[in-house]
Amino acid sequence: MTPTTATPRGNTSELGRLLKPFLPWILLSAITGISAGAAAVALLGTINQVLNREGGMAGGLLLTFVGLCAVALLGRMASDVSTNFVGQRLVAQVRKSLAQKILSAPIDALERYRTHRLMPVLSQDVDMISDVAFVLSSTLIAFAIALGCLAYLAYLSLPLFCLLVVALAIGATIQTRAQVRAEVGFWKAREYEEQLHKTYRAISEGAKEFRMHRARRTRMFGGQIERIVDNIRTVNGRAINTYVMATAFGSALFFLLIALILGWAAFRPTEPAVLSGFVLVMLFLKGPVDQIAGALPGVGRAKIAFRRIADLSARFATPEPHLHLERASNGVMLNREIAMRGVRYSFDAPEGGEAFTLGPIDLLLRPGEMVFIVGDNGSGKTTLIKLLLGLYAPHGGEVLLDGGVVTPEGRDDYRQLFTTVFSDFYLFEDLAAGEEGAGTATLPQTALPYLERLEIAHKVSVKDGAFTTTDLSTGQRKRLALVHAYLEGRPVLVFDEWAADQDPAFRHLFYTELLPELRAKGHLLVVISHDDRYFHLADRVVTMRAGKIEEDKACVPLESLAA
Ligand SMILES: Nc1ncnc2c1ncn2[C@@H]1O[C@H](COP(=O)(O)OP(=O)(O)OP(=O)(O)O)[C@@H](O)[C@H]1O
Repeated sequence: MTPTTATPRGNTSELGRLLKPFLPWILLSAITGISAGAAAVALLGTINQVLNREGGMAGGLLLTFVGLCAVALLGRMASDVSTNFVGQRLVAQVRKSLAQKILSAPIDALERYRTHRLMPVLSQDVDMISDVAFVLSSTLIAFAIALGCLAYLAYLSLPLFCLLVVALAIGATIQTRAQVRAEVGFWKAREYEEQLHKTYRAISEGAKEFRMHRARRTRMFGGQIERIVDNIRTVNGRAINTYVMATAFGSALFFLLIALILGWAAFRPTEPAVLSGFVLVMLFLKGPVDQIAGALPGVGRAKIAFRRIADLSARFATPEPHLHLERASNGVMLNREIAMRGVRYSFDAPEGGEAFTLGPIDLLLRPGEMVFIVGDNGSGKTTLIKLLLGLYAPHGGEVLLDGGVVTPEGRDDYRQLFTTVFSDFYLFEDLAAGEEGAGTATLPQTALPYLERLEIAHKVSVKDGAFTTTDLSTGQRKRLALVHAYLEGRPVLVFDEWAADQDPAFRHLFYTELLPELRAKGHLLVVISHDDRYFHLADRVVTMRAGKIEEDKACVPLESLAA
């Protein structure tokens, strides 16, 4: 399992940072919660007073009782509302902050983290915090009531209170040990849940393959899913049992203590008001104490969830500089050339394997050129493209735009020069014509000719700025991705094996008509291709081998050869 980078101190400072904007609300919640707790304890005192005097509750005592009831009720309401306010906003802030961090994290950091680890944090862990935030207020009030009860008991009788403190210290020690043990279990279970998520992804994304392969299906269910689920059940079950046993012991301790107090009264004369007050408060105290004990498993799991969230935040703590979510492009233009000079990049070595290193790469690309990047599988074509696009920051060398180095600060603006269709592309349903969604009203008319040209107008149209469907064949989905590229109209178009899923007729159209048309409009085209039948159509063919450019050859047009 990958080690995590979050430390307890890191967690605390992260929590502090998150809670800082809500301090006034937290304070309000604490003050009103404590007031509600104090009022509840005073109510108990009043009841005890009434029980031990003649004439029941009347006059001033009745007014006090009503007043205390009002404080307890209003205090509780105010505390609940403000805790809920903080809880919901905190969760919303965590959600937004994580989404923002993921959107602005360097691509290689995201690729290393892996989706199956990301999703449980974004959904399960954040939900866990949300659940605990909901019960936090009542737990805090229970805590305030418990403290108030203790203070009242100390006021009633110091020796009996000392007896109670000893019992509470034993109970608290047992509960703390249970908490530590249970948290180890929850942490383990959380790790298993990550594995479970990975298998869930496999059975949803590999649904077809699993149906075609019985043995693999059996192995996946019996060997992995069942084992992981059972592990989670066992580990979580054990952790919760630890709590249950500690809580049961705590309950027993309570009644033992009441028996001890009553026994004490048999040996040492004790005032009836003290005795009844102690028993009354002790019985009442059991409620808040049970409530606190009941909230502990949730708190334990929320702590683990928080550690996971803090870990994710720490991993993506260094966003790409100047990656502005809200800002439009700075209007960067490509006038003369894009160059790569001595560019190098290395991946981390896979377990038991060798790290792949690309470069040093020297490459010059100009507007109006059609350049094919070719080479064996794994030779580094996609990695080269990611460096060209500014998705990876070079580990050595530099990328230059019109002679100026593309700096980390300018990289996001530089990227806005490109439209890409990767082999593992993501197809957006909504369309953005030109820059930053300009003129969505005219999209249907603008998109229609392209949809017709790409022979998918009979399947898809544009409504309210979005494609009417993306439930299409793989080749058709790639054609839709090309419509995006046309509509964006950016100066550089990069295609990673775009034609691989197209039928021969359309593939021919792509290489012989669509690409030359785009080139004629002045676009720079960078095309990763394995279609050697069409290599001669490129202006240049750059051949990659083992992470280096083996050959960068200008092609002579067939017409000129014929001439
Ligand atoms: N995220 C990654 N982490 C570690 N290694 C990687 C990563 N991505 C790619 N590699 C390694 O880099 C090498 C080059 O991969 P790349 O995708 O650039 O090859 P390619 O030439 O585009 O291959 P293909 O023709 O199969 O698409 C491969 O050996 C691959 O294992």
